[in-house]
Amino acid sequence: MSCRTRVKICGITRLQDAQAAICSGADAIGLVFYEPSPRNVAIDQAAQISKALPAFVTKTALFVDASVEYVEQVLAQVDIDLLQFHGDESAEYCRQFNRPYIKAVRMREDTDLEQIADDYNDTSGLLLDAYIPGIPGGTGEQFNWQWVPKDFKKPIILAGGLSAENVGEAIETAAPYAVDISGGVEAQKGIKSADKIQKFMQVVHLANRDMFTAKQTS
Ligand SMILES: O=C(O)c1ccccc1N[C@@H]1O[C@H](COP(=O)(O)O)[C@@H](O)[C@H]1O
Repeated sequence: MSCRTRVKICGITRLQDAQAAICSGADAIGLVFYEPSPRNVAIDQAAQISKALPAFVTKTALFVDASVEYVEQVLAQVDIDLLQFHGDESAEYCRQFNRPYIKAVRMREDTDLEQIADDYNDTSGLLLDAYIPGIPGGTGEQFNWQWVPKDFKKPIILAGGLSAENVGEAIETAAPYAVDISGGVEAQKGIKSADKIQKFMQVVHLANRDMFTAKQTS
């Protein structure tokens, strides 16, 4: 069954950026709890943003090889629906929080997604991002979308260097369950552009409409 492509806008640091994402139709927002990132958000700021958001928006917390204590501290203080692990976290680590989680995979040509899906068999999805040595994610780089398997056993969230200019082609090529974007909708690092978000969402909506039209006429 093919679904409408969901959208997560990641790297939210301000309430108005979350609201711009939601008003444009985003399904999820991402809060980055990773200090080296320019999108890192303080726990109290994240708590305020999260508390102010309406129903039916998935509030995602992103971590990179964080200590268990830090993840627990965030979960105790911020209203979070989904965890996103973007480092070398093991399946045992990811599942210990008893929350739905997605696992990021930095894609190379020989990445064995079947094995990864089996290892993280309780994940709510695999987020595929570009592999750039030494950088865990949010690089603005894309990988070869031809490497994304079709009708995979786990929902695929496509990420890495997406923008309004390329997301239509990304959806057509990879048919992911969802797309995840950060840098491509920023005015500057850590600050989103409402205009870029709206343009990005418009292209996703058009791609979905074209996909459904094509299915109806085939
Ligand atoms: O956004 C970050 O700074 C970040 C830092 C460390 C790990 C992941 C990060 N972001 C995630 O990276 C991908 C792709 O981002 P972009 O669109 O290429 O800028 C996305 O999933 C973000 O959630």
